Amino acid sequence: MAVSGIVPIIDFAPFLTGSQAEKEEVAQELFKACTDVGFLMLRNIDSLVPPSQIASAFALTKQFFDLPMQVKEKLAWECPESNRGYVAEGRERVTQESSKEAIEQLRVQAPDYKETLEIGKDYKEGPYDSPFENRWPEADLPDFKPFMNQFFEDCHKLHVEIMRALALAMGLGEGFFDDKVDQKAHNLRLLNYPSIEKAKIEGGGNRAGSHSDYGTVTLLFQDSVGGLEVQDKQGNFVPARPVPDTVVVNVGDLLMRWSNDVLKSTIHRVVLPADGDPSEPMTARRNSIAFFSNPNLHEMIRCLPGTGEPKYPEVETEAYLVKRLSETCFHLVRRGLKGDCTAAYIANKYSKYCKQKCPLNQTPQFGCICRAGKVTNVDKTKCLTVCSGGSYPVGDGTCANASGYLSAGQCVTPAQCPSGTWADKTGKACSPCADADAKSCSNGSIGTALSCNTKYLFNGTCAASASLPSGYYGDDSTHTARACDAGVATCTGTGAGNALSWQLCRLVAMPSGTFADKVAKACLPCADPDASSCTDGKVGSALACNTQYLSLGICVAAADIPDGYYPDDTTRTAKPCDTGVTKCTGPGDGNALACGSDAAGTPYFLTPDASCLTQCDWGTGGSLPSHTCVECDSAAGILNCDAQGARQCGYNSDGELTYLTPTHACELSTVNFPGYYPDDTTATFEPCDDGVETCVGLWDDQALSCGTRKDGTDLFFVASSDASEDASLGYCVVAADCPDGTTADIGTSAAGSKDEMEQSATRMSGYECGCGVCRAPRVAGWLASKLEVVHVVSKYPK
Ligand SMILES: O=C(O)CCC(=O)C(=O)O
Ligand SMILES: [Fe+2]
Repeated sequence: MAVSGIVPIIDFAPFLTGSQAEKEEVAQELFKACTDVGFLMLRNIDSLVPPSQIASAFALTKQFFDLPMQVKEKLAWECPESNRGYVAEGRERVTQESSKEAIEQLRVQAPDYKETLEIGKDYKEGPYDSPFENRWPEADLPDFKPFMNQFFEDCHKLHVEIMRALALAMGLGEGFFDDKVDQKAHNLRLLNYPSIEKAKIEGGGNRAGSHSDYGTVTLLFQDSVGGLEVQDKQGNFVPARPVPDTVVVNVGDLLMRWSNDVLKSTIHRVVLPADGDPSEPMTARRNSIAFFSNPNLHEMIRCLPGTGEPKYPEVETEAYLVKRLSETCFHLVRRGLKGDCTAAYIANKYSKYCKQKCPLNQTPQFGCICRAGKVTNVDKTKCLTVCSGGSYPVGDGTCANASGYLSAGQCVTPAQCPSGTWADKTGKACSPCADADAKSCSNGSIGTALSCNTKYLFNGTCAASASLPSGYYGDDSTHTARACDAGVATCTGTGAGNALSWQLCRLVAMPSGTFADKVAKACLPCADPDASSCTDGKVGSALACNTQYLSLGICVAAADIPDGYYPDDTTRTAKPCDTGVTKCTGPGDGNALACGSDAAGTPYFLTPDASCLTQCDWGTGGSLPSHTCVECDSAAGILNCDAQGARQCGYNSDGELTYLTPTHACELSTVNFPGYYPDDTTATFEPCDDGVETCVGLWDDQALSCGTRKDGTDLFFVASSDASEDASLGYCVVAADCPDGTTADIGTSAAGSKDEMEQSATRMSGYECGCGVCRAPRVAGWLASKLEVVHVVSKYPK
């Protein structure tokens, strides 16, 4: 096998296009070179990276580095985090020193040996991609960017095939690395080693110091000048002279670690070529192009299967690369994925970089944060003492641009100020309207509402519909107060059917205790101080009372309510007592204080349980004029009584039966009531038959004397024919029925008047009566002989 120094040269074509056996053979060669030397040169890669492309890449590389320094410096590399842009290595070293003298000394000792342009993946596919942009000389070399991006892609493809060959050789399966290297976290480096005086670098100066590469594999395209040296196992640097149409491939540290040291990452350097013209005072210019391939940044690098006992703990690609970068570039360190910084560096809240110490105005607290009293600038990259550049503090320690108005920590246009706020130009904020219901307002004062949410806009305030002045109504579609039609006090809208009341008062609402005076067009006070409303200003016109009771248009205290009325607390009115009740504390039974008569004159009587009844309870009787139920005089034999007196008689306190008299008393049977007889069954003096003047009962032969019937017919006494009967007893007949042998003797039938006597005489003249004597009644004598006359003493209650 051909070699360049110790570097084997391998034909890659059989791997790309050959049989499986050929593939495996090439893979083994590749694997062996990587395990032995860590370096190899690949030939026949044309299908992936055509020679014409390589030539163009070199031509553009030269063109780039030939650009004026001002142009290149504008594309300057800024930090390892981005790792993109133009690097003038010597310059960078100088800038790392702090003192002026040290910078000057280094400039003399270590002039620029090389310059590079670092290029990363130029587009973003996912969150894993670097946020940094490539720095392209677009204005000066328009073709440069598209070409290099294509070259980047070509190199990526070649690197994938190399990884496949290694995977195949290691028994991992050809596609093992495919999804572990597909995010193209690679770095394409164009190198220029300018032509310089040899004398300047005599004494050990290198174009690139000895080092190993960090990633998986490096693809190195070198021109014909040479200078690359690879360290052998004894530690000697062996030139790897350029071989036309080949690409140098060397294993990086990460692949060595991944392979558990099976594959070797070999130290190399670039020196002045050994075989140049020694008489030439200047070194030749050299260009090379390195493609540093890396695993995906979040790929965990743990020793590959079949590589023995792990020598290293697993590590994430990004963390590993960051660490390697931080070892060489001390001043800025990319923060790890979790926002951590490597030891001795501090995360900075306001920048993507880790710092050795917190900058001015910042203080370390789980990273650098703004000191108390400082503010963060608009871009959130710096801590400032005051907001600058027309920005203003927004309250949370940050500054916001003054072009907008602050609303909930955001800058908005005045139109975007939220409901209930207004764009305050002075405070540069959407400030709350004074009116809580205002949707918008012109400033923060009361009375500046421009629109309302739920209430109605009236003169710059949002008023509830009940608070709108007389003559206005709340329009729900616009939430504004609108005028009712002329003369309408309250309305639900304009037009017919929407008026609720007519305007009488000019006041907002009719105040309590006033009446609408149509003449004065004013609400004037009621005369009655307790009236809540009244019909006019005169006494007696109250319609309702506040604390007292309305009685006939006057508000009176409960004690002053007239008889026959009671105070009703619900309506604050004096209400009439029930029928027959002249004084009461309320309606219904139990509330009567005094009784009277109803409209028809029927008396009512106050019962002991405060009711007014027309009929008192048994044993009591209504008494006038007191209209009370009083106990009947049971001692006098009165069992029940009423206003007129006794109604039912019984035994008196002497044990004698008494009889109800026509005069409503209870009397003994001996008391004489002409026309009545004492009836034992009813304990009542019952009336004799019609026309019977006196009697002892209603049966035949119980008459004592006769008189005139109600219809005017005279009756004549006929003595009883029954010998066993008392001779004074008999019966009464009309004249025509006088028994034979008797005549109707009118003179005995009635005392009569002169006229009556004449009439009787006239009547008699027509009779030829054969009766005996129709005798004159003998009542007085009969009673006197039979009964003991007693004085009748009224015992009715007064
Ligand atoms: O320029 C070269 O030939 C080698 C450069 C190199 O090894 C590197 O940049 O890592
Ligand atoms: Fe290198």
